[in-house]
Amino acid sequence: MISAYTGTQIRAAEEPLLAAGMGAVLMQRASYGLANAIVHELQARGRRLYGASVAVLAGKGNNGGDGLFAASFLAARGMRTTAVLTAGAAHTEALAAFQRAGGRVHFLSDANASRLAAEMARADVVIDAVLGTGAQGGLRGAAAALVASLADVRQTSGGPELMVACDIPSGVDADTGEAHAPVLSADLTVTFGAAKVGLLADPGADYAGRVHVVPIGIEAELPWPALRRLQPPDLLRLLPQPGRRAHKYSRGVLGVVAGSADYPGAAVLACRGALAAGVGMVRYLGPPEVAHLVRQSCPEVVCSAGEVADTHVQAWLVGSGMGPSDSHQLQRAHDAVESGLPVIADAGALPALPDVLGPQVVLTPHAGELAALLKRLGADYERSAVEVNTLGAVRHAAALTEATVLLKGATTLVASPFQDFYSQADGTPWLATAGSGDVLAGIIGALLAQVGPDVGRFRDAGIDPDERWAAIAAMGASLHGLAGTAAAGGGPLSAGRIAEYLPEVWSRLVTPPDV
Ligand SMILES: NC(=O)C1=CN([C@@H]2O[C@H](COP(=O)(O)OP(=O)(O)OC[C@H]3O[C@@H](n4cnc5c(N)ncnc54)[C@H](OP(=O)(O)O)[C@@H]3O)[C@@H](O)[C@H]2O)[C@@H](O)CC1
Ligand SMILES: Nc1ncnc2c1ncn2[C@@H]1O[C@H](COP(=O)(O)OP(=O)(O)O)[C@@H](O)[C@H]1O
Ligand SMILES: [K+]
Repeated sequence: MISAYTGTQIRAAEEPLLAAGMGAVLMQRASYGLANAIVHELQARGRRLYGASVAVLAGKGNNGGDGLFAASFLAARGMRTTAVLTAGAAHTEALAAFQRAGGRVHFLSDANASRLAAEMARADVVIDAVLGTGAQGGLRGAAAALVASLADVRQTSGGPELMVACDIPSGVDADTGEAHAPVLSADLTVTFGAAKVGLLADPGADYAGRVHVVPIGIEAELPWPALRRLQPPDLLRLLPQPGRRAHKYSRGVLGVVAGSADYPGAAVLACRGALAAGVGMVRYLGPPEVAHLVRQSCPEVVCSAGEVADTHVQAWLVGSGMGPSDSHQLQRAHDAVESGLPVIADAGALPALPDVLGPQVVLTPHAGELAALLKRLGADYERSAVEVNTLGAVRHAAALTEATVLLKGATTLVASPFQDFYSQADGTPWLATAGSGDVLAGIIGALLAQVGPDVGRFRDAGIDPDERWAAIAAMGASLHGLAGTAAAGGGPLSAGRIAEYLPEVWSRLVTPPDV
């Protein structure tokens, strides 16, 4: 599990160590870790350190101090070092160390911003150390001009080879992931003490590149994380494994209310996702022509034209491929939510359900659907407003609906109504293909049916049982991403193949590596 914290939480965790006079030690650990990560990265790229150049964009706070100390370590390895001081001043000891190690210093002004940007673009490595967790808002004045022009040069002519963010890309909000332009896109973010929330939520994650955490000794002081990310060992622990005496009913039955005359394929893909995710049985309820297609495509599914009240299941999937005129299907979706069982509600069900739900209802909107949902509940959002603050939007929706809300996208965010958050980014952009969300709904539905009732499984894994719905949604997003990545293999992907690859990905997760 990766745990991420807000800037405020990190600063509070540093506080006792600072009070004990360990500030300089923390900074040495951070900057040494940053320098080491750069050394490893260059070595992995087959680059010699000796004679390579590194330029630091250094602000006046401790973030700039980290960057300057790191550059002085790199100078000791033979790298040529330059610093651009963006605020006319710098961390005193770090600047002294940098200059002692032979570094050249430039003072940024409006007049020299574009010339310095061109010079920095010629460096092999640039360290972005203008703003860290102490930032308020984005870059301003000459620093903004330099960064904008460096970002431009990089896009048009390619340099520098390696862009490294110190702690967090300057301009990204550590607490929310909001990005205040201009922001340099890092290849690597080296972050100190623990991951910051803003690195694991879009759009901040777009700028962070790979995230490497350097422990600095504050770990024991860290509180409950603001956001978590499940990793393969967590999936191994949480995924269901049938007991020896299992039978199809004990393994969990999922009821599916999905598909319509216009979008019958959504029902098929949802059922395929559910079957691939190990459910004991899928029961499909819907119009005869859709049921016919489901039977043709997934003979394992038991289809009927019956009602929710007469259908014995452990969880429901509702909404994929349904429209506002599918009144009978929408009534079934309503009944499923009213049953109190866990429900994954997707697509067409989202505008049709009661305003206030419960944590066992998992809503799975994409950004456009989330904006529409928030608008319906009286909050003023457009799709673009969701996209610039994904975490804020998903948090808001979970608070208003009292449901678990999963926001789909490059990074999938899950918010529980109790303000527990997960972020999963196991997928590939090839997953942005029609029907991909229907398969995700099927996978989450299957997990709800199988592990939803198993309170102990979550308690044992350190997850509050009341919060398990969010963890289940995050498990589904992770499996979907891993299966999609495996299915794509670096190339194009059609949605059905996510389900085809899922059993193999699952078995790899639960098979110890030495077998
Ligand atoms: N604490 C520790 O022990 C450790 C901390 N560590 C490191 O410290 C970093 C946090 O350092 P920090 O608190 O000095 O703040 P930082 O992010 O460098 O910048 C704030 C400075 O910039 C200014 N400023 C603010 N907003 C601005 C804007 N929009 N545009 C322009 N300027 C702006 C603001 O000045 P002000 O405007 O308030 O006068 C202030 O001077 C953290 O990310 C990590 O790298 C590690 O070494 C581990 C040990
Ligand atoms: N750029 C991306 N990178 C990784 N995953 C993505 C990306 N874009 C979309 N996805 C994933 O693909 C799925 C798309 O779902 P959705 O938008 O509902 O598609 P559809 O309605 O066509 O089935 C979601 O799981 C989402 O997280
Ligand atoms: K930074």
